[in-house]
Amino acid sequence: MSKVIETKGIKKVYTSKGMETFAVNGIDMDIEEGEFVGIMGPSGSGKTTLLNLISTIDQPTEGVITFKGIDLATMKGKKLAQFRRENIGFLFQDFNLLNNLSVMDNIALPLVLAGTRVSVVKDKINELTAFFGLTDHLQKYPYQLSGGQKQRVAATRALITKPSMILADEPTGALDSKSATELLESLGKTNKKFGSTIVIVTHDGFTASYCDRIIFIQDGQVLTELKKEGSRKDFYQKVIEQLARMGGENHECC
Ligand SMILES: Nc1ncnc2c1ncn2[C@@H]1O[C@H](COP(=O)(O)OP(=O)(O)OP(=O)(O)O)[C@@H](O)[C@H]1O
Repeated sequence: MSKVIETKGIKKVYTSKGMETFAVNGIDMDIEEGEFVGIMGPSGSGKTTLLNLISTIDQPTEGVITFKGIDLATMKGKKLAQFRRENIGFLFQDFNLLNNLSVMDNIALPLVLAGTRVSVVKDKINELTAFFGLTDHLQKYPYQLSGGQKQRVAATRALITKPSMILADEPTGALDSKSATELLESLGKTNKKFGSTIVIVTHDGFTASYCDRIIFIQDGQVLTELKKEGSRKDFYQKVIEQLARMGGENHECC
């Protein structure tokens, strides 16, 4: 496997009213191609900041982040925006769908922005929407969908350009357990079938149990990590035990 992301000594310091907050405080971390990785840790431990640094939304105060060997700090402006469009798919807790566009148009948007031919757009949409169980909803608008369906539309949109990496911040945070399960199973299948690299920030042990590896962070630093070896249920138990050691949150089991 090759590395998609490598961080070396990254720090992110926020300064406000003379006070410094080390949101990320020296993280060395690798993410391999095709991995399904979770980032967990207590509230305020730096999870979202770390995800924003990896996604190039934010820049580290110190340290280096490479994407497939390229130092992200060397990319600026239009080049950075293009890099992000081509390589990263985003998934957010609140879906971020455009309410005045149909499901079809929401999903097509990244391809349209990239100037893809209409016939190619249609083929890609048909393939992925079938995969995410959305074929019957293409003409609907976001307000006509359940939360789970909205998040599957958002996931389809994130994957439509076949990005190198999907980054998701609390993607199941607004979903009931059935919808969360459907989304996680679809993401898991996507990870296996297309080899998509997926990185999820989550508080939730159930969501984390779908990952292959969890990186636990505390006070802006990597505390430990866990790799899935047995079943998902065994992994869930291990994740919950680790969260308990860290004084973290829980979720009713699988
Ligand atoms: N723009 C900012 N300015 C100042 N401080 C910030 C900023 N963004 C985050 N922080 C601080 O950095 C620390 C890490 O925040 P971050 O949002 O990354 O944590 P988190 O682990 O994602 O938390 P949560 O689980 O509650 O979302 C916190 O102490 C937070 O208050």
